Amino acid sequence: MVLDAAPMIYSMNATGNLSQPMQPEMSGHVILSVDYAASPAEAIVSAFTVQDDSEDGLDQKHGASFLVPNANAFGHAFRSYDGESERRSGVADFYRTNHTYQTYNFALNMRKKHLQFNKGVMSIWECCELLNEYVDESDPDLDEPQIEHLLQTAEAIRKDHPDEDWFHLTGLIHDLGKVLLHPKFGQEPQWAVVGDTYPLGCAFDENIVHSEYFKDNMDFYNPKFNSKNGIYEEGCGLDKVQMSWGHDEYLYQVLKCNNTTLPPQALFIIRYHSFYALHRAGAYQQFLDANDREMLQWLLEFNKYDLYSKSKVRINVEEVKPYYISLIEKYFPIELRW
Ligand SMILES: O[C@H]1[C@H](O)[C@@H](O)[C@H](O)[C@@H](O)[C@H]1O
Ligand SMILES: [Fe+2]
Ligand SMILES: [Fe+2]
Repeated sequence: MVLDAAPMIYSMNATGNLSQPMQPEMSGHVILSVDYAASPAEAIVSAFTVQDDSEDGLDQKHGASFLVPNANAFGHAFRSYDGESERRSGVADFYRTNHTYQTYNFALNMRKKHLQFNKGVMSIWECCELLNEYVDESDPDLDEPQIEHLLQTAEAIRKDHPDEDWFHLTGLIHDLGKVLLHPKFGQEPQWAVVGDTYPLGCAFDENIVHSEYFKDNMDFYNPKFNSKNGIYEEGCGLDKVQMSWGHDEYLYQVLKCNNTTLPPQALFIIRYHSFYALHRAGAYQQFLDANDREMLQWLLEFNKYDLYSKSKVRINVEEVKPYYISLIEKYFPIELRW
């Protein structure tokens, strides 16, 4: 692959839209590399034109072995929530319900209900297999069973960070909280499990995907909850902030309760990976403390793989299974309480 570097600067918002439209002559030959170090608020995106001589026609990011596709599995830009398509209108319906019912009190009740860890015991790998039957209705980029997404994320991280085994395992497990969809582990509706997350108890930021639907949320009209900082103080730390309920918080709490030896950055990634308004658009930064800011760098790195590995390219499960089983044994007890 020949890299013909012609960097252009774009800024990207939480929905992944670029500040300038892509030029037609760039289409099919564009890779996005996001320099998050600048500031999460204005992630700088450099677009490079490349000559793609790969056999599968995927554009390639120079210098790294993870291939960044230029379109999602439906041939659209990643995280594009506007516009007509059957998939997008399903996603919009999902967020209408999610934004209407995720209130501060709802999240408190879900914590009480699901953080008792008395639903059953199972291993990490069993949980991966359970997710085989679920397709995430909030996701405009992927309609494959979740186990595919877990392996795609983990393998993409492994290519670029071969020595950080905890990071590979984080990729594999980050969405396991979606097991709340399963009849044995909660059977919650999709709007209470998947999709982007956001703080409750303070104003909803306009960078949240489909923020127009918050007008039907009771908290939107509650003066205690609808000012910029609401019930929180600046610099209070994310741990104090009540997030909308979903798979991130559930899995984070499961892992803590089961004494995983994964490092703190892995737990932070898991807990906030759906908080796109923060890590994509830089909203709610006033709540971060010094530790959150440090951890955020890891989350930004993780997001590249979580988002851009979504594709129709299948991973051979049996081939990679022994490697991941060895990591699971290293960082987890044989069975976990859920
Ligand atoms: O649709 C996706 C999906 O539900 C992911 O698991 C979640 O982490 C993302 O934030 C969301 O946009
Ligand atoms: Fe997720
Ligand atoms: Fe994911």
